[in-house]
Amino acid sequence: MPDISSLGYVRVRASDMDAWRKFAFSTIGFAEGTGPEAGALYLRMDERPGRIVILPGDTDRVEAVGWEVRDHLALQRVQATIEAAGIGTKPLTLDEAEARRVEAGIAFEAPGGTPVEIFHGPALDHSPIATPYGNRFVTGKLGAGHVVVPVNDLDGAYRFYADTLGFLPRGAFRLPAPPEAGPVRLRFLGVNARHHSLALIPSPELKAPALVHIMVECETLDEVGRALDRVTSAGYHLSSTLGRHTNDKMVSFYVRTPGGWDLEVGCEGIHVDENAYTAEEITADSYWGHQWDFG
Ligand SMILES: Cc1ccc(O)c(O)c1CC[C@@H]1C(=O)CC[C@]2(C)C(=O)CC[C@@H]12
Ligand SMILES: [Fe+2]
Repeated sequence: MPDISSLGYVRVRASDMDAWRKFAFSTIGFAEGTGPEAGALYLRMDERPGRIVILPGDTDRVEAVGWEVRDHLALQRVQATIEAAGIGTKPLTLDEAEARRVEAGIAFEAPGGTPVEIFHGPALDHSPIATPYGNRFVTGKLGAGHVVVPVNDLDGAYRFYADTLGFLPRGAFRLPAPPEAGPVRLRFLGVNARHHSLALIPSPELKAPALVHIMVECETLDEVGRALDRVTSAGYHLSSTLGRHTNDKMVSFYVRTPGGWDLEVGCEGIHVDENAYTAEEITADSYWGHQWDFG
């Protein structure tokens, strides 16, 4: 397995904090975590103070996708590898590390344009995880969930994550494209037993730093169904109806967040056994459902 062990956190800037508060806590059902940044919202899923952190700002954009490594030695190895690939990194200052509640980390811009951080030593919040609707999120060794980011140069971004950072290819999906464009692939990558922690979607128009979606996994289908009921009755835009994906076998729906990107809420994702896995190309995104409405 790669030095990167899981998706640790995602930090996003948001222009409408009130909308986010209502969406995150009253509709989806994250627990409210605590943290040192004034005006920020900490979306808590487990013993981490905030797996998703929403920071007040002028625009909606992703500020950092935070990947976790085991310890300081792993961080040093990863930093050296990134620098050797010709990409400059800078260490998080003590203040920055404290704000993230981690011991240490580095920040850099990944090929494709996503702001990335790599860190070790997250501090824990041991108070009960009181999610308002009883959601229990699947995290632990599998990490916070997955992120899908747009990249202008899919091959460059894919080579960086796979060859430099050691992400494991976990298959692809060919997007509809005119034949003269050649095959256009959405690529999935993993760092642990979660089928994918990252997906790269070629998109010339969606400019980084942007997010396509973040997926969070609940323990049961009933939690996903009840979240879907709340999303529907609160009138949020459903970017996709409920369906089951063909690669990670997850049952999920997608809802448009106040940030303009989607939150995928799922359950029943498979655990990949690396000893018996080869990267395959799926030819349909879902077995059933997932009617998309990009509106
Ligand atoms: C295919 C797939 C499997 C598992 C996932 O967690 C997952 O997000 C997806 C991608 C779903 C979907 C797609 O296949 C077509 C292109 C879509 C609509 C996007 O532009 C974002 C999500 C993508
Ligand atoms: Fe997804």
